[in-house]
Amino acid sequence: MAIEFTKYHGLGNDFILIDNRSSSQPVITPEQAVQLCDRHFGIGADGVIFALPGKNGTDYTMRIFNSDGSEPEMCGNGIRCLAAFLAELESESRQSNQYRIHTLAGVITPELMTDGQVKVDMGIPRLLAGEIPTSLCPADQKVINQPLEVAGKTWDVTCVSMGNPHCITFVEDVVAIPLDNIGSQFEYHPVFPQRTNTEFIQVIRPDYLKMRVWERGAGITLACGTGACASLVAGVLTGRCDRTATIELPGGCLQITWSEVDQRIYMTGPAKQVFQGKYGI
Ligand SMILES: N[C@H](CCC[C@H](N)C(=O)O)C(=O)O
Repeated sequence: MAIEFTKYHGLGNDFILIDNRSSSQPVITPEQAVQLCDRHFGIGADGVIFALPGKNGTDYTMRIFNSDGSEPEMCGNGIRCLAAFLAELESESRQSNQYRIHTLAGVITPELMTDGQVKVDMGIPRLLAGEIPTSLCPADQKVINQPLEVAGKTWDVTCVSMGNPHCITFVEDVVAIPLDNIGSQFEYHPVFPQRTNTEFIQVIRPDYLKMRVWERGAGITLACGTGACASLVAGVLTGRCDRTATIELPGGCLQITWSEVDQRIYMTGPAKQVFQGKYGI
């Protein structure tokens, strides 16, 4: 069977997009997604994203498999790529620049801007330990500047969920962090029953953060949209940054705002189509 796909990336966080509008189930399995994501034996990507029919009045549904085959609740860079992909699929028949997308994190609304960027209403961040989820604090408490022992060091961590779990720690110099050998120790730490994404943040200015990330189910990536959103929230909760900031990732910059009006997070960034192809499975 040959799978038609389109390759996109959001600041180097790259995805295989599949037009799955003709069925309510993904056309490939998580195990096949691992094959497609392999950068030597497959197409190569951080994940596979499916454009499925909408549910409960949404335009479409997004499902995503990480490159390890696990299924996360949401993907920020990925939903920007999905919006661009849908616009391409709909081409002339497109009615609107905005899509209401059903995800496991709730309804997420990306909007195609006239400058080619995509602005996404990422919803309201979840802050309670039970919502992350983590056992670092009692379930009804926020997780702010809590000590966490990883790789023989005690880190001050703040946890935020954007539908998927994030553990954020602020450091003097993100470049110096040995992500390769500590990332998975955070990811698989027993206090995170669903594992976690981990973001290391260096505050350059209150409106400018520098970030590196170890993603759950994907490892080091060049950017993480939900991680950038979660990191801005952690910066506000710990008094380190403004409610609007530029987040500089290895792959480029995202603009993030945590609105005081509606408490929702808005993320703006690019989505780039790289190539189309067919893959035999
Ligand atoms: N690996 C993440 C999903 C992708 C998130 C990231 N690529 C983004 O842009 O938000 C997780 O398992 O929660």
